[in-house]
Amino acid sequence: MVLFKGVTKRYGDDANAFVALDGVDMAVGRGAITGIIGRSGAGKSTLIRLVNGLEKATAGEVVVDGTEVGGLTEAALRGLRREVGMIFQHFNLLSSRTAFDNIALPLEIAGLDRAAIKAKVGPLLDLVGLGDKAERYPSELSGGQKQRVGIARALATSPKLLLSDEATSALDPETTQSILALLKQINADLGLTVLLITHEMEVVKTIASHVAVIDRGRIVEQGRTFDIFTAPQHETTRILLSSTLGIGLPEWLRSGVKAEASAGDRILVRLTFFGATAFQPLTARLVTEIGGNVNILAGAIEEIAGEPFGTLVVAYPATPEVLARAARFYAETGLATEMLGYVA
Ligand SMILES: Nc1ncnc2c1ncn2[C@@H]1O[C@H](COP(=O)(O)OP(=O)(O)OP(=O)(O)O)[C@@H](O)[C@H]1O
Repeated sequence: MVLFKGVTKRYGDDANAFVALDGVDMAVGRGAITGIIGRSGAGKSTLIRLVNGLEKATAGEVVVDGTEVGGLTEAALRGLRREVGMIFQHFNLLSSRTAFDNIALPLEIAGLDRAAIKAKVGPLLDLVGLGDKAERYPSELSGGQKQRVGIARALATSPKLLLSDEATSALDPETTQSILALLKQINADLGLTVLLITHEMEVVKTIASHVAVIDRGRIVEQGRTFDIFTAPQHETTRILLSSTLGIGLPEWLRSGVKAEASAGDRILVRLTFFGATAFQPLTARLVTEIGGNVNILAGAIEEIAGEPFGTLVVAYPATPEVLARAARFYAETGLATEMLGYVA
């Protein structure tokens, strides 16, 4: 649906140019929900704004549904923007217009008459759960309701692609979940492709089937969300994910981890459960097969892009006998393990 081919974006003139994007190659699949994550200033907004022509690439191509955006005239860009809806962190509603009239705005600009607009806006209000709020002004709506108006407005011209720029970042966790559920429903029911940027890993974990990680203007990792979140390869991805998944160790534990064992120390191991191992009762077997001296020190079971994923951090005596029993158990069960160090 969207292709970035060798996209570079420089801001400023040649002498003091700032490279915001540096040779980005990326594909956004049709019908998928794709998340772009990265630190502040990594280039997320720049990347998304290239898709609807709010920014122009300095080099390379951005192709949306077969059309290269950089080569479009202003008139053609207006046409493209009917095909590409956008929602924003601060909703960007017009305060002087009711919910109905905010949603109607793109249709007025497209030249539809009042009857056609009414026929379109009513069902959109129902779709986003605001059938009874048509005549309310933005100041009379909650943050979540404002974003629902924003979503309905973005859908008014029946776009094929929805861009989301930190759409839930100003919302509380519960409202965030309801907006994400709505986006998921729209994606499934309307077959709408969604490209979202966020600094909230939870958002990607909850709704994005695919994810790209951007670091200083370069895509350092991209693929299925489950694969990237369960086995991050790049340091930036690990840092971004460390507070979201059971990947990071709790501070009380981290401060006591040693690289070398002293006499009597226990080995610290992280076990990861997913795929076939996610559904097997392996914890009880772990204790019986390794021996009674296994301590469970940290752990979490999560859902990533709809699939279960669990981590368990355990410690047991680092004696040759116990280590051999553990190695046999891991080989038999196919459990993914990572040696983290030693603890007293
Ligand atoms: N119009 C501009 N002129 C000059 N530099 C810019 C401009 N827009 C963005 N930049 C710079 O480009 C870099 C990438 O900015 P961008 O807004 O794309 O990052 P971001 O990942 O979306 O950040 P954040 O999460 O903080 O919004 C930043 O260092 C920013 O200062």
